Amino acid sequence: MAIPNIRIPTRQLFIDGDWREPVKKNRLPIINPATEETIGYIPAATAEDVDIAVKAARRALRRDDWGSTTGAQRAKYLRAIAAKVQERRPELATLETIDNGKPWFEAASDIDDVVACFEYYADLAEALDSKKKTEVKLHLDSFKSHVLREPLGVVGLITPWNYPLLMTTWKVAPALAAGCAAVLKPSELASITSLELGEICREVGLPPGALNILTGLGHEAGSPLVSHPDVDKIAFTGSGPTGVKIMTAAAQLVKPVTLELGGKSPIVVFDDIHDLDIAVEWTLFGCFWTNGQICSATSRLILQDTIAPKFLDRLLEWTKNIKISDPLEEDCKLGPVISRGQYEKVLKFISTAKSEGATILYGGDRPQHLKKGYYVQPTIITDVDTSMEIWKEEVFGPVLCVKTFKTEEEAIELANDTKYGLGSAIMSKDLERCERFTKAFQSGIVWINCSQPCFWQPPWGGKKRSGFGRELGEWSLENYLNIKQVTQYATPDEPWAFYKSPSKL
Ligand SMILES: NC(=O)C1=CN([C@@H]2O[C@H](COP(=O)(O)OP(=O)(O)OC[C@H]3O[C@@H](n4cnc5c(N)ncnc54)[C@H](O)[C@@H]3O)[C@@H](O)[C@H]2O)C=CC1
Ligand SMILES: NCCCC(=O)O
Ligand code: NA
Repeated sequence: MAIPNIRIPTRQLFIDGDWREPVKKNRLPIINPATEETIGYIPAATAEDVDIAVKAARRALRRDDWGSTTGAQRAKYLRAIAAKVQERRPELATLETIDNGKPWFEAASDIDDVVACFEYYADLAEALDSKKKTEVKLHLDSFKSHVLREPLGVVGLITPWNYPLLMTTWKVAPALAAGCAAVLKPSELASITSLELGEICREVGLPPGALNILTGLGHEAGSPLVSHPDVDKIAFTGSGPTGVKIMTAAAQLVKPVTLELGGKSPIVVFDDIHDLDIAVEWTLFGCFWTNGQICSATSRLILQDTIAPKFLDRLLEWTKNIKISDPLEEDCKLGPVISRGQYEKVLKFISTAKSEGATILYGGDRPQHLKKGYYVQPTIITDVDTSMEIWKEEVFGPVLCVKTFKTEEEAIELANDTKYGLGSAIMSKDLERCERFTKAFQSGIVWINCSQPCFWQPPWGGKKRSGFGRELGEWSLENYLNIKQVTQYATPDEPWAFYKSPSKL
C-alpha cells in the first residue's frame, strides 16, 4: 500500500470546546514504534489543566445546552461524530498505525468499530428518553415512588494504547449518551487519534465542556483526575498495578470506579475440533492479533495431548507464514509492539521463561529482516510449568505458551489456574462439552470455537483481578447513570401520626 502522505496535526489540550495550551507548556514526543522516530509532539497536562477541564465539564452540566438535553438531542451529536470519523477513516487509520504500530487494516477496522459504537450509543441515548422515569409499585397507597435515571455527573475516562480511539470510544460514547460531561485522559503512548476526536467534537458543535481531552503522563494528568474531588466516577482500562493505584486513590473519596485490567486468558483445544487448520488459525489470532497486545488475548493454549504433536506442527507452519513488516505495508499481519519499554519487557518474559526451563518452540527474538522498530517474532513456548512466570503473568506481546492435558477436569483446572478472569475460549465439536466449559470458566467473556471477535452489543469485562464493571452494550450506559429514588407522600392532608401531637391550646 502506498503510504498516505500524512501530516500529524499539532494540537493543544481540548478544554471547554477549544484548544488550550497546557498551563506548564510541556509537550511529550510521539514515537512511531515501527521506526523508533519522533514524529511529533502532544501536550502534557498537569493537575492545573485537570482542574480547568473539570470546571469546564461541571459548567457544561449546569448549562441547558448540555445539562438539559434529551437523549434524542445528544444522539444527534453522537451521530454527527460518527459521520465525521467515517469521513476521516483512512487518515485516522494511518495516524493510529504510525502512533501504535498495528497493521493499517486492523486500524481501519477499529475505526469502523468506532463509527458503529457512536451510532449504537446514539440509539441507546434516544431510547433512554422513554426509560428516564419508571414507576415502582409499593405495598402502601399512602406513598408513591418512582426511579429517575439521570447522568452521573462529571466522569474521568482513562484509556490505554492498544486500541487508542476504540477504547476512548467505548467510554466516551456511553458517557455522552447518558448525558455526563467527561474528561478523557488517553495513553501518552498513543494519543493522536483521541486528540483528533476533540477536533471532530469542535466541528460538530458539541457543547463546550461536554468532552474535554487531556493528553499527558499517568502520574501527572491521570492521577490528579482520579483524586479530583469534583469528578464523580473513574472508568479505567489498563494495567493491573495502575488499576490498584486508581482504586486506592478513588477509595479516599468513595468514588466509584470501573476497571478493565487485562488477563492471561486460556484457549482450550480438544481433539474433536471441526478442522485442524481452522482451530490453529483461531489460536494464532487469539494471541497474535493487535501485535499480541490485547487485554483478552488467549495467551495460554491448553491442548489435549492426543492431538498435541499434530496441532503444534501445523501451528508452527502457520506462524512461520505470518507477515511481519512495517504496519503500513499491505498484508502486514504483525507490526511492532508499542514502545521500547514494552519491547524490552516482552523479551525479558521470554528470557525468564527460558531460564525457568521452558522451550522456545518458535520465535523469541527480533525478526532478522527488521533492524529498526520494536518488533518481536511471534513466539510459541512449550514445556511450561504452572509455577512459571510465563504461565502466570500478562505479557502483552505476541507470546503464546502451551500446556497439554488429558481429561476435561484437568483442562478446566488449568484454564482457571490464573488470578485473572477476562476471557476464555474452547474449541470442540461437542456442544454439550462447550456448555459445561462455559459454566466452569471463571471469566466475564467466553468464546466458543473462536477467540477475540468483539462486538459492541454484548457486555465486555472481567472478574477476579481482571477488574469489574461491564463496558459495551446497554451495560455500559448504566456505568454513567445515577439511579435516583423519588418517594412522595400521596396523602399530604393526613397526619403522619408517628409522634404524639403537642396539645393545642
Ligand atoms: N488491559 C489492557 O487493556 C492494557 C494492559 N496494559 C498492560 O500494562 C502494562 C503497562 O502499560 P502502560 O501503558 O504503562 O499501562 P498503564 O496501565 O500504566 O496505562 C494506562 C493508562 O493509565 C494512565 N495512568 C498511568 N498511571 C496512572 C495513575 N497513577 N493514575 C491515573 N492514570 C494513570 C496512563 O497514562 C494510561 O492512560 C503493559 O505492559 C501491559 O501489560 C497496557 C495497556 C492496556
Ligand atoms: N478487541 C477489543 C479488545 C479490547 C482490549 O484489549 O481492551
Ligand atoms: Na506512539
